[in-house]
Parts: sequence; C-alpha cells; structure tokens
Amino acid sequence: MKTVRIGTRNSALALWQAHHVGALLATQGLGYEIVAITTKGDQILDRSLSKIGSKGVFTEELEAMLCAGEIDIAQHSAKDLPSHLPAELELIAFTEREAAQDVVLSLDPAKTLASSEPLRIGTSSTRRRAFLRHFYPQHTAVEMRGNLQTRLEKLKNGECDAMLLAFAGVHRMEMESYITQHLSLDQFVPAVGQGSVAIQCALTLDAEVKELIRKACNHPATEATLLAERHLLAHLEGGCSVPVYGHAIHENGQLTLQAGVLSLDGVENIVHSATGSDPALLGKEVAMELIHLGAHQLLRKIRQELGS
Ligand SMILES: NCc1[nH]cc(CCC(=O)O)c1CC(=O)O
Repeated sequence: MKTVRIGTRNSALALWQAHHVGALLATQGLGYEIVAITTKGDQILDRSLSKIGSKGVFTEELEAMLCAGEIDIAQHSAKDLPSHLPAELELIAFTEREAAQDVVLSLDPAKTLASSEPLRIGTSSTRRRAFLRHFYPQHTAVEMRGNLQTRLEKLKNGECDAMLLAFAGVHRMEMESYITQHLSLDQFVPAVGQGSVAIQCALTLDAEVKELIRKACNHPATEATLLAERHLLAHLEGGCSVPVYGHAIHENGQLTLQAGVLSLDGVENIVHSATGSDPALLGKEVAMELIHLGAHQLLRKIRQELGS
C-alpha cells in the first residue's frame, strides 16, 4: 500500500483537517503519515495578519517542503492559500465545502451583533472588521490572533465580549456550543475558499497516485465554486489580508458568484454578482466588473492604510 506523506501546520484545526484528508485517502486504499510543522503565521502572534505583509504566511513553508520532496501533499485551509502559487506546484483537490458562513461566539447567549449595547468583537480579519463597521457600527473590533483554542481562552479571559469566526473551524473543533449567531452568507459574504480544504502537490508527483488522491478527496461541485472564487481573487490581486470577499454557489449546474471589496472603515462597498457555467470565466467576469466599479483604486487605498 502506498503511504502518502501529508504536510500540515500543527494547530489542532490543521491536524484535524490532515486526519480528515487521511481518512478520505483510505477510501482509495491509500495509507497516510502526518508531517506537522509550525509556520511563520503561527509564530508571529503579536502583529495583525495584514501587517506581516507577505501573502501565504501559513503556506510558504509547506510549499518549500513539497518542492524539496519532503512531503507528497500539503493540506491547507483553502482560504489561507494565496491566489498565485509556485509554478512547480498544483492544487489537485478541494474537499467538500462545509457551511461557509461566519458565526459569532460568546459566553453569553444574548450577545449577538444585533445587541444595541456596544460590544468588543474579537477578530483578526480585515474583512470581518470592515463588515462589522458597515453593518453594526455600534460595536468595536478588537484584534484577536492565535489558533481557535487560544482565541476561546481570550474570550473566556474577557479580552472581548464576543468574537467572529468561520463556522467551519468552530464546527471541526467542536466549539458550536459558544455560537450565538449564524451570519447570513449574503451579509457577511465569506472569504474566498472559506470552509474547504485544498490539497497541493508537486507537478512531479506520480500521476497514478495523484489520480487516486483526487478521486479520494476532490468534491467536483466544491471545486467549481473554489475555482471561480480563486480566479476572481487572482484577477483582483486580492489576498487574505485585505477586505475582499467572494462566495460562489453551485445550483442546477450553474455557478453564481457574489463578490466585493470593502473599505477598511466599512463605508465604501463595491459589489457585483453574476451567474455562469465556466468557473474561470465567471471569476474573471466578476473581477472585471468590480475593477470597472473602482476595486483597484479602493485596494490601493486599503494597502496604503495597512502599510503593506
Ligand atoms: N485564517 C484562519 C483560518 N483559516 C481557515 C479557518 C477556518 C476553516 C475554514 O475556513 O475552512 C480559519 C479560522 C477562521 O477564519 O475563523
């Protein structure tokens, strides 16, 4: 039996995802071994992600290990992957997407974004911060980095009244009991890739093994939505550190992609959505319309404000 070496970050969420990929591999008769590492994004916790600057802070080291042949595949939260990847590597599978929305967590079930009382909301995402300012200006965002367990500790220590997270991670870490509100996909539109696990390998990986991995792990409808979202991001030259959002759904053989760019203060919101059947064309079409509506100027202003 072929044993696939799966490279992963060593946070509890990443390890969960790596074992999940391993379980999927088993359905095609593949064995697996986990190679876990700490990435720059896990080590630098005293600065916000938007200030670390380089894209791919969670993914670069694993990519280097793929290039060096130290691992066969890497698993990443699809959301953490930059839009442009090294030419020697490819994405061969996207696991079935989990509910993609953001959720609010608090120790007090009454604390939701609808509260009129001003709350301190923990988040490290510029997108969530901007949506918060846009829709719920009564609340204040407070910077909150670290893995999900660290963040839950911070919530328990009173560093914030509630926090914003992706449902997918909260579900995988069995922290649902703290959820006080599920945010609508049309309001807090998710980040590109949120909720799916992407599998990356070197172009040189054995073709037969690659095909088995793809058969075991890839979810075609998810792949179509992820490709549309990732093409959007590539054309916009966005990234996970700026408030760009994009979420596609697959319905009756058609894809609908909803996307936009928000100013950091949440005032300016450039939005567009469209329907199509070709993921790459749809992603590009929505990006071009956003650019026509001023997305590049807004992104330039955002990068200046972030100092990145
Ligand atoms: N950048 C952190 C990150 N990357 C992926 C997830 C959640 C899991 C997923 O989206 O698949 C999270 C945590 C969060 O945003 O709450």
